[in-house]
Amino acid sequence: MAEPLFGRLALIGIGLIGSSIAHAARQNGLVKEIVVQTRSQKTLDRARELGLGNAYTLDPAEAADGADLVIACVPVGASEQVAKAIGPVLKPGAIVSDVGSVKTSVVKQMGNYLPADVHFVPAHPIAGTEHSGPDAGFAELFQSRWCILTPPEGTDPKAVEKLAAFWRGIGANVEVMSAEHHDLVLAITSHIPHLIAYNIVGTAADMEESVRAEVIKFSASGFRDFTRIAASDPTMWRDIFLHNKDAVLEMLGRFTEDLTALQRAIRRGDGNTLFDLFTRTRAIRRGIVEMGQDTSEADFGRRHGTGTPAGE
Ligand SMILES: NC(=O)C1=CN([C@@H]2O[C@H](COP(=O)(O)OP(=O)(O)OC[C@H]3O[C@@H](n4cnc5c(N)ncnc54)[C@H](O)[C@@H]3O)[C@@H](O)[C@H]2O)C=CC1
Ligand SMILES: O=C(O)C(=O)Cc1ccc(O)cc1
Repeated sequence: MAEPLFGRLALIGIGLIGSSIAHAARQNGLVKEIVVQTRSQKTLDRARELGLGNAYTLDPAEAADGADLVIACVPVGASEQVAKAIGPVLKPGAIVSDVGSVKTSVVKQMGNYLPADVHFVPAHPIAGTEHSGPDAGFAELFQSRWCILTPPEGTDPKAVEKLAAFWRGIGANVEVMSAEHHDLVLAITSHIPHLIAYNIVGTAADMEESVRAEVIKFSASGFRDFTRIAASDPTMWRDIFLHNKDAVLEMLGRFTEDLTALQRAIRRGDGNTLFDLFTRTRAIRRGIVEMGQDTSEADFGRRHGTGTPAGE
């Protein structure tokens, strides 16, 4: 196995993403030791039982003290609190990163509290599930998935490359872009789809009891897919929408206009409009599958120890 890239890795927050990083970093020999921090004693005890780290603490400053790489793996709304706590103890030259699904807000929240002699390289692995907590993590989560780095202007390229090497070491493909661009792209590819899922499941849940029972009984795969997404962590997703407000509202505006056009086409019996759109979107799906970006069946196998989602 190659020399570890980092001495001490501090994971602040040990849910799905933190625990997956712990498993993957250890399995690939990327760090010498891992310090795990979380807020509750119960989660910390569970992390210890799972053997996720070499040391465990409830204090973020104690975890970050002496670390070469610190990764905040907390809901995006907790980023400022984490930076405030760890800022004063960070080792000169340390790399500080995160995994938040929103980047502009995280850069603003953390930037002011980090000393000038550390390297701040925000990151977002585009990989996850609807599950949360330390038991949900697994080493292969990032395999062949994208990890987007959004270093603020002027960040030392060597630090960016070192973090990129870490993510490549746990199986991800790395891309660098600005935080603003990231937030716009993710608003339409991830945040709005989750909002649609939460909304459609909420609409079904608000129907009168007799209909609701039928919805559950006869739920076709489309609705079932939405219920999986709508089971995602409420704290995490509340924070995403509150912290990517502008980009989400911009994309939601476009989405609503397009939905209204479809509504009109249905009312007018305009089959051509519907057929043309469905033909274009089918081509997009085929393009994604050809690029090897659709891993839904492989994901199912990884989570359930089987090869196929048949029968789910
Ligand atoms: N779940 C997913 O599919 C993905 C999540 N992300 C991002 O990763 C981050 C973590 O998400 P998950 O691991 O899924 O969440 P999770 O809910 O599984 O874990 C979050 C962890 O943060 C801790 N925590 C919460 N507030 C804290 C605070 N103020 N100080 C210290 N610890 C705190 C929790 O106790 C828990 O250990 C979020 O920012 C999310 O946007 C990124 C990619 C995928
Ligand atoms: O479970 C799913 O389908 C996801 O979309 C996972 C996910 C959630 C949040 C992210 O920022 C990235 C990936």
